Amino acid sequence: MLRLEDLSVRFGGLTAVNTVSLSVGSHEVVGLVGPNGAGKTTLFNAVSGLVKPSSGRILFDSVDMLRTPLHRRARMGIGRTFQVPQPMHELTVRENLIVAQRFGTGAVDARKIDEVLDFTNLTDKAERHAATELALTELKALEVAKALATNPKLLMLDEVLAGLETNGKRRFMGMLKELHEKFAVGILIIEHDIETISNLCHRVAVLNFGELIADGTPDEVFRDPEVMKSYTGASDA
Ligand SMILES: Nc1ncnc2c1ncn2[C@@H]1O[C@H](COP(=O)(O)OP(=O)(O)OP(=O)(O)O)[C@@H](O)[C@H]1O
Repeated sequence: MLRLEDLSVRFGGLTAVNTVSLSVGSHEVVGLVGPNGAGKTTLFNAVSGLVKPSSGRILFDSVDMLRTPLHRRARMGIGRTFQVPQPMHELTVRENLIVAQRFGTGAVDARKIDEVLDFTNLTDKAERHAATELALTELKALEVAKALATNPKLLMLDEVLAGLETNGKRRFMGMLKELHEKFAVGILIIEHDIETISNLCHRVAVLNFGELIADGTPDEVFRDPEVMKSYTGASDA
């Protein structure tokens, strides 16, 4: 479904993503890990269209994404969340989903929105003001709900579990596993916690200073001494 070929992103003299080749299949959950500043969010931004790669290719369902504008990428099925939840100000939870869905699909499907609210346990909060009346877990659930409302084929999740306490993290992880089955989406998830990745992901890709240094099953990858060395600087590994 998603294929990156020799993808590089440079900011002036800094190569944030360096000739990365990586794929995510439609039925896969793939973890993207690596220390702070390794290039994970930049890679997400390149796929969703927020930054322009300096070289390489991004193919989604065999279509060249570099010739596809941002809103078309969403309509083709690329959904994402942001590291810092970004609810739209002044809008309720339901209105946030309506705006996200209209952007991502070009239409509003009220039944789908109800289904997503229910799935993410936000039905009771649907008419609440999203920016001021939600707890952190609910804000994170809203990020996932906004992406889900756009009928994604691929969901890119940027540290959605960060900051949650152990039980909240477990519940959220359960929701992600269920989501993968129920909505038949592939998932690419940025996460620092090795236990979480091992529990959730079929495969894990490791970035270090913009380079892909490992790609395999969690068992294989987390046994690799080079990977564990790169992790020493990671925030909550
Ligand atoms: N818009 C930008 N302009 C200049 N440099 C940038 C920009 N965005 C990211 N960078 C730099 O690119 C590198 C990769 O950053 P990125 O945010 O992708 O890393 P990350 O792996 O997501 O880190 P974290 O785990 O802290 O979120 C960093 O050195 C960062 O400072």
